[in-house]
Amino acid sequence: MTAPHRHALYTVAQVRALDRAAIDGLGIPGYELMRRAAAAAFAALRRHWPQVRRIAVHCGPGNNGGDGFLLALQAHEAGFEVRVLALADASGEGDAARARAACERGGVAVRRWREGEPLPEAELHVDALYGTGLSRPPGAPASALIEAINASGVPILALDVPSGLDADTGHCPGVAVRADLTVSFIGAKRGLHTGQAPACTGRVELATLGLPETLWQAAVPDAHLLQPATLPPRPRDAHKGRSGHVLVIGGDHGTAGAIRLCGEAALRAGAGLVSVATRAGHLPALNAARPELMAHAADGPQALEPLLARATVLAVGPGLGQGAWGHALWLTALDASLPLVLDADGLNLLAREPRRFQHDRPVVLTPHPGEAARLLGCDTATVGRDRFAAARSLADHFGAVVVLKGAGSLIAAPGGRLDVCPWGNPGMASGGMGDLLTGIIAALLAQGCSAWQAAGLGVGLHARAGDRAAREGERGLLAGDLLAPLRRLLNGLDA
Ligand SMILES: NC(=O)C1=CN([C@@H]2O[C@H](COP(=O)(O)OP(=O)(O)OC[C@H]3O[C@@H](n4cnc5c(N)ncnc54)[C@H](OP(=O)(O)O)[C@@H]3O)[C@@H](O)[C@H]2O)[C@@H](O)CC1
Ligand SMILES: Nc1ncnc2c1ncn2[C@@H]1O[C@H](COP(=O)(O)OP(=O)(O)O)[C@@H](O)[C@H]1O
Ligand SMILES: [K+]
Repeated sequence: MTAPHRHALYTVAQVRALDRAAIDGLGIPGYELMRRAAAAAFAALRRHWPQVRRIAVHCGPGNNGGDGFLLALQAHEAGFEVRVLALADASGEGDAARARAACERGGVAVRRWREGEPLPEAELHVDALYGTGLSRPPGAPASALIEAINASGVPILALDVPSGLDADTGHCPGVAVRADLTVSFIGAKRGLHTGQAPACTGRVELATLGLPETLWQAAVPDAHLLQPATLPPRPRDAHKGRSGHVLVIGGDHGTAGAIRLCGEAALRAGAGLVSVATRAGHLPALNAARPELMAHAADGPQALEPLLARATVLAVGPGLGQGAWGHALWLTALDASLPLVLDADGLNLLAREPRRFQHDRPVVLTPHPGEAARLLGCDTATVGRDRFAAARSLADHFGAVVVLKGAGSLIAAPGGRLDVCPWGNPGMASGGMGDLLTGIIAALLAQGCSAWQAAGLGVGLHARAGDRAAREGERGLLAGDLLAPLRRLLNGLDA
């Protein structure tokens, strides 16, 4: 598969429109698409699990089930031992009914599955229950079947979408299949890469079913997958004044670690100079731990003024607190009209005192779902039900680039532009990871990136550094472990 649709992501409505365009515009019958989808998925099965010869295929009531019936037939014809379980009795017309009839005619027995029945012995399960047509949480008996498949202990191949996952949002309204591989058809669904999706999809492959490039050229993607990127090498005559001066503001009593990590990440991400404005009590420890950081006591806004005069970018929020001290620094920093990264309590204060940023001021907000909910005035579950809508709404509301963190972080700009980060891992769900990201994005702003570039490049470098560091194990991964791989990635020393 080649450009232009390689990194494009589509809503379910857009993918369904692409399906229709292939059928109506290109004159390829839906049944033929189904056959190609089944063939692509079966080829992937053989490629990933060359030893497997005995499979169970679980077919739902719609066209996703139709894909399953045709995969079962193709596997049977290739000499596999195939068991097919259907959620419904044969009925009606249409491509799925035709696929089921072809499957049975071809000699594959299709059995209606009823709750409580054991699953057939198989070396692999194929999930063809629901695809893009999921319209509600899977109820009985599908929910029990999904749980049995998940508990089987053998590999699971999902056709198009792991059943139970909303391919539009990455949210699971109920139980969902946890696949090892998802082979998705025609268009890459945006919801396969964020939120709960990474827990369900396993590896994701896209099969474009031999359709011509012109099909995608007519569709404007809803979003894009982030691509690996670095900064160009520094010019040979560089001096530190050319790489910007980040001022990190935060670290109330008891939270010195947050500013240290943020400041150190800004240094490792290439900022020319990094200052820290914090509580006086933190200075000795900061100076001892990282003398390259210029640590200053900031008892209040007056102490901040001379630092603001020298800084080119602000990183506000790590360990800031929401008390009088933090609030006073926050107000002064926001009024300084310098490029800004706002995180943690910087965001919680913004939720208390909302303001819209000037459109020409580069501002990046980096909320996790809890902070995003506070900013939107809703609960965290609402954010999780549609991360795309939450990120876009925040970007439009505040006039800033927004990074909605969590598995499959989203980067949204005012106006709707959106990228999805495909890297990162659960080892990164540990204290301090967000502080690191704030420092990285601030350093990239300081080196001349726009807010959009800094957010996307920063999220990508942070997540890829997390993946490098997690090679030593996800559990026990520390934020500080990302600094060495971050430096290598930033300099293009690791592909
Ligand atoms: N020709 C094409 O365009 C191509 C399509 N392709 C394939 O088709 C798939 C889309 O097919 P689809 O539209 O039939 O939807 P699908 O996902 O099978 O589900 C719909 C059925 O499930 C039911 N249902 C939904 N949720 C439910 C729940 N929670 N619990 C219980 N029932 C539930 C729903 O019932 P209803 O909501 O109508 O009551 C309906 O009966 C797509 O993902 C791809 O795999 C490929 O072959 C390539 C070419
Ligand atoms: N399961 C996960 N998969 C990918 N990235 C994750 C996962 N969990 C956390 N992260 C990333 O780790 C960082 C955590 O940031 P945050 O929630 O602010 O933590 P903290 O406040 O402890 O610094 C975010 O960049 C987030 O995207
Ligand atoms: K499926």
